[in-house]
Amino acid sequence: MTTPHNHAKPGDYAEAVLLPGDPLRAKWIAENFLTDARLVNSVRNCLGYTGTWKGKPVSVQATGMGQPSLSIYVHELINVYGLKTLIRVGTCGGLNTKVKVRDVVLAQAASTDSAIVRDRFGPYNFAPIADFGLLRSAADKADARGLRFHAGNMLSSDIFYHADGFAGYDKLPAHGIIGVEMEAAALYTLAARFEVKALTICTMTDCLITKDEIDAEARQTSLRDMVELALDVAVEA
Ligand SMILES: O=P(O)(O)O[C@H]1O[C@H](CO)[C@@H](O)[C@H]1O
Ligand SMILES: O=c1cc[nH]c(=O)[nH]1
Repeated sequence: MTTPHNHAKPGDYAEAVLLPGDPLRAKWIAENFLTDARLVNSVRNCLGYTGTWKGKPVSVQATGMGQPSLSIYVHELINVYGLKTLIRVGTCGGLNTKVKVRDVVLAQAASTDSAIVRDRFGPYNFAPIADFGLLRSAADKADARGLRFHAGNMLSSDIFYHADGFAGYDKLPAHGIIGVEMEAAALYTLAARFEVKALTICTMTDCLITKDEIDAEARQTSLRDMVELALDVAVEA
């Protein structure tokens, strides 16, 4: 049993998986956090690994950038490989000055400009939300670790570069949106559809308001807190 995007065999994945966009982040997580990590997927270099964290099995699978790419990997992880807990570990831009670079953002909900979500629901505006148990666990653990974190409404945008600006963007922070990334809404919508648990945890790397940003070197170390938090949540789910 393989798919066009994944050559892992049945049982190669643990029930819980971390989902970074970046394949090299998947490799970094496997090599620096997991014990006995083995490569289970390398199709298109979208790397996937399984190992253990604190003695419990866990996987990490890259999703690529954007909701179409994530949707392929997540659909297959759920429906072909039987995964039950999916935690995205991403980077996000900041849309609220209270959220500082390096802060952890828990996407309690994910608003979106994407037709991927909108077109499923006809006249309805579906609200993609995180699994409450995962969200509560992440918030409790972030607190216990003394992390600076925020839980709130994320924007999952299909567009990274708004070359000509776009109307309405200013309304998003005014309605409590705290960050922007590109995948959480599709992840939450698929999790709802297939009755599995999902959460998105991001590290804020560049503030769109103040223009503060993490330099390339600090980026990796700043992601460490988020990864350890996500692994703790994943193996207890
Ligand atoms: O760092 P990752 O997980 O890739 O997440 C963010 O970074 C990419 C854009 O640079 C998008 O995938 C966005 O969601
Ligand atoms: O999607 C993203 C990710 C990081 N920073 C952004 O500004 N956007």
